[in-house]
Amino acid sequence: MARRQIPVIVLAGFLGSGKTTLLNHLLAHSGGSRIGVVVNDFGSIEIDALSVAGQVDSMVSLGNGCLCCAVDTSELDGFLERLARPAARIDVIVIEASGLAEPEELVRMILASDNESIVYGGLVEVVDAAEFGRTRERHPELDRHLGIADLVVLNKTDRVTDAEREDLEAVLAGLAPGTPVVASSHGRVDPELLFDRKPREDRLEAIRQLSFEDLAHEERDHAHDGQNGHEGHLHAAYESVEFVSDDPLHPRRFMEFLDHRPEGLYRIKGFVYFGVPGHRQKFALHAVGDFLRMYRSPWARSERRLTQLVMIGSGIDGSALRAGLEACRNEAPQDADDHSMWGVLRYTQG
Ligand SMILES: Nc1nc2c(ncn2[C@@H]2O[C@H](COP(=O)(O)OP(=O)(O)OP(=O)(O)O)[C@@H](O)[C@H]2O)c(=O)[nH]1
Repeated sequence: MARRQIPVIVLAGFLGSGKTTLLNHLLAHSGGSRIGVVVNDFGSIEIDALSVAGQVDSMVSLGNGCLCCAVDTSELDGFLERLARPAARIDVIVIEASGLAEPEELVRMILASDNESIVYGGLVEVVDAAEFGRTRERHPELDRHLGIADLVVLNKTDRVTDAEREDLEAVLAGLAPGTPVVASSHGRVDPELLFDRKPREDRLEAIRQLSFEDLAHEERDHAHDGQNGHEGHLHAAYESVEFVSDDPLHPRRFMEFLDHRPEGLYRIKGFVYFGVPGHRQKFALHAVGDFLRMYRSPWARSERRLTQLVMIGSGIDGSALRAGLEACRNEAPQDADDHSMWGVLRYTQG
């Protein structure tokens, strides 16, 4: 009897649109389906991988790699093979692309895979309702991503009015004609929408036809201009800066740093340790554009108390950012009083 093929779904969307949140929702509401996950962080600190670990049946993390720019498909194939082995008993595989990946390339790689245990299961494009206009202005290529999506999740609808949401839905209907658009907040979509959906054959065919010819073209182009092949990709214009500290951060100095973050610094994620008495928990931090939130949770018993941040932006000065954070180190957190945490707590949930 032929083995059932495992659908592989690509979860894409610009930086901070809510992919990890949606993935965690799927993992928590999978209704018994076993989900294998491939996470592709932009930056070598695996914040996304850490955020989904613990909930997932089987996961591979690509860490600091640009999945969409892999020269051949063998690397991804290796990961898919691991997840698709019968012993893992996985029902569906979700690839969470980094917020700067080119989804078309990923789809192409899955379609080109020799692995007979898997089948391409569609592209889900997550859109940040609150940032959509700004993101699209800076990155017109998002229109193209929407055009090849099988399902569009209009996320963060809690951050827009009903009228704004309706306008966005009309814009999306124009950019992705015939593609279902599901409005959500905090990625709460019905998992059935993803797992049982069949990708649209016509679009699939178009991507499939592109593949070999296009790849050959790309190779020629790269050879011609001597570049590494990332130009034209969304992430070519972005860089990521990482910061790790075993010393606690001074809450007031850190909030000042955040208040003065440069405009090009579009995304910050990670977690912070302040070590101030009464506030020694882990503060997960997310900033997208002007928006900033922290979420407080206990550390796992064996978890090292530290701060790990990834900052992603264009035209940012990495060494200035790092210096700014270095200046936030606080060797005497036990001396900091409750007041010093006020600025942090204003942005904290939980
Ligand atoms: N208000 C609001 N916040 C949301 C919603 N969905 C996600 N967020 C928050 O938005 C931030 C970014 O969410 P993530 O799920 O990490 O986004 P992502 O697309 O995985 O981000 P990258 O990996 O950087 O591309 C987090 O603080 C989330 O809690 C939503 O529907 N409404």
